[in-house]
Amino acid sequence: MATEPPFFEKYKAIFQSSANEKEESAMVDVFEELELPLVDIGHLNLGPFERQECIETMARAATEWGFFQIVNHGIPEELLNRLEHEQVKVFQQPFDNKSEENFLNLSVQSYRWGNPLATSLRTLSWSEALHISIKDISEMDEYNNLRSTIEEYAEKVNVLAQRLAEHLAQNLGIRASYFRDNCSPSSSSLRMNRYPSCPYSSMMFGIIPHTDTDFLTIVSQDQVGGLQLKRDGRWVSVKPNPKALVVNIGDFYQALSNGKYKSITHRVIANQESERYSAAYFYCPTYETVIESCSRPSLYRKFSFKEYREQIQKDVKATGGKVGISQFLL
Ligand SMILES: O=C(O)CCC(=O)C(=O)O
Ligand SMILES: [Fe+2]
Repeated sequence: MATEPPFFEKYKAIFQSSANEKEESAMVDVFEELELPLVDIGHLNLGPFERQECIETMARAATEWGFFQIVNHGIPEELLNRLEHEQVKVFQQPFDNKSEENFLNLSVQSYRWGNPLATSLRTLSWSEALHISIKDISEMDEYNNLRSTIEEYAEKVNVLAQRLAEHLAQNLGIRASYFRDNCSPSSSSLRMNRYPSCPYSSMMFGIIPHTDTDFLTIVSQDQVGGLQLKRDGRWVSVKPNPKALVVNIGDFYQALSNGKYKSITHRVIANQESERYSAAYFYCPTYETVIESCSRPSLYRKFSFKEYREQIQKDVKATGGKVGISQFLL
């Protein structure tokens, strides 16, 4: 039984119409490979001087890059390997199983692939994903050891995300309990991504360019590479570091920090030879949480997570993509 999503069958019209369009083949343009700022967050546990320096390094990276990598993050390598191992196994299931409505007893549309609204190669993602709300994990079927591993990981990565969010808030005048008050482990989600190798890699994205909607995202990735971020108008590849997790600022932290921290557009490019796996943890507030800039004059108007989500859904329907935080500028 086929395990791969039927990209060609479903998007036949797009592939046919783009076959003659030279413009499309230049889609994945030139990029350079740069090392992201690398932060040893083990320093948070040293003396006050090292701790302060570490916090400032992260705040600078969040301001200048919107992205950084962390080492000595406290999540055991063994757990990250186990998570990837379970992830590989679940995606090896037949496509028909994965696309069943109640796959693993998760909510509808937890398994996603391609982009149902794609109208061109530019808007099509050559990937499949399991998008799991943390609140649904307890009801999830155990498949090999997937559920229990996700449970273990979600608990640890949530503590890490909260710590990072709090440290980044330190110089912004945001009260210390802000994230504890507005985020709960069940308001966040985990997205397990698989990027199959792609015969048309130069024409395809693994994930189309986007910003993340949350406060911050923590990404664990394998060694294949392909994640790129936009920096000063140019695409930069994130060189995988086996010891590091990637952290990026999402739209909510950009609004909360009144534009100081940047929610940066990123994408994944497809790879002709290798498949790639990543797991992204989206640190989110509860639906009712109202996000308001931390300083005056506010660049953004107040909005709730619920309102933001509804706006994304409208934008995706109307334009095929997310418009993002710029719509909330005053
Ligand atoms: O696969 C990656 O490295 C990044 C994934 C990502 O950007 C996302 O899931 O939002
Ligand atoms: Fe993302």
